[in-house]
Amino acid sequence: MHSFKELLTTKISKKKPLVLVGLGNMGKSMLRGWLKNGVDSQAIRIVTPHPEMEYMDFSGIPSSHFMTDPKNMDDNASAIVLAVKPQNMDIVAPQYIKFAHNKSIFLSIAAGKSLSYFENIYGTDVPIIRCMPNTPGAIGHGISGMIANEVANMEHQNLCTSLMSGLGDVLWFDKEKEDQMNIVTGISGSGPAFIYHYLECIYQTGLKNGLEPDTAMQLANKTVIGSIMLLSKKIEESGGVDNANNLWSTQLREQVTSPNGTTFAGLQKLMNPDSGLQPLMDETIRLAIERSRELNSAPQNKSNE
Ligand SMILES: NC(=O)C1=CN([C@@H]2O[C@H](COP(=O)(O)OP(=O)(O)OC[C@H]3O[C@@H](n4cnc5c(N)ncnc54)[C@H](O)[C@@H]3O)[C@@H](O)[C@H]2O)C=CC1
Ligand SMILES: O=C(O)[C@@H]1CCC=N1
Repeated sequence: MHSFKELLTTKISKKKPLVLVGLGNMGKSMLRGWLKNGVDSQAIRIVTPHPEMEYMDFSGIPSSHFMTDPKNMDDNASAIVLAVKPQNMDIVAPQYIKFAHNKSIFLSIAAGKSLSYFENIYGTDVPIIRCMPNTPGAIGHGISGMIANEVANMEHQNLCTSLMSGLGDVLWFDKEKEDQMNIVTGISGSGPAFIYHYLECIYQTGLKNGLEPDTAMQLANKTVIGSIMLLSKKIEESGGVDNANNLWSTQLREQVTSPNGTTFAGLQKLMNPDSGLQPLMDETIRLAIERSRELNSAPQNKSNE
């Protein structure tokens, strides 16, 4: 039985390379995670519209392994990782059909695009994994939701766990409950943006109340970062677990809240069940989930790329 990291060196080789399609924010994070976890830089192929600009950033990978399309690539890959925008998928995914004949694993990180979307392109007898990572994966603190189609066996799933573990934690979801991947997208995929917007808001409140921009920025940044680091330390001290019935975040909030003090005054608004943050987050995340569902069938290149 190989460890997850060992799989990256036993299953991926010059003869069975790993193909990355799309070298944007997420593609780059995954690539860095693979290299850090020991994937042979000679066993990676990258498809990107601008190879000449990008191979310089990854000096261990030969420039000839960067290409603009898969036409000249052998069809013997271990896995094809699709990291382009969902709106580009109708054009990009069919270009990789030749790898389906060799039963390479297809791993997609595109928001919304379902397992059956890819099965319609590659066939139902090809191992396909749908994954939703997030941007903290760039520093190994991400979390990825994953789901496999019927023919993706434990060996395929373990290799995909290894591929995504460079970005942080991996959570597998039941094949029967694929819609949960849309919920994952709304909560942890889009979630970092919602947290950063909270920071932007408290920064703006500081400005509106007359603080200098630099001061408002320091207060906002340090408050968010410090609070999360404190939470992280508490969870770490508890052996890496949080208690769903008595969350550390609840305990830490309560520690800040003196009886009838300033925090208590503010929380009257923030925790109002009808007009506070909970209904606002319910609605915010509902809209993200709905968009994820829509992206499954959205025509390519529509709208706001
Ligand atoms: N940004 C995020 O927070 C997350 C994004 N995702 C998903 O990851 C995927 C990529 O997102 P980002 O990295 O943020 O986008 P991005 O725009 O940074 O990267 C997409 C890359 O695809 C490249 N590309 C376009 N056409 C191509 C083609 N024919 N062949 C190869 N490459 C091509 C573009 O040059 C670009 O670098 C999307 O499907 C998105 O839904 C998933 C989780 C989180
Ligand atoms: O906004 C998006 O569509 C992507 C998916 C999750 C995070 N970013």
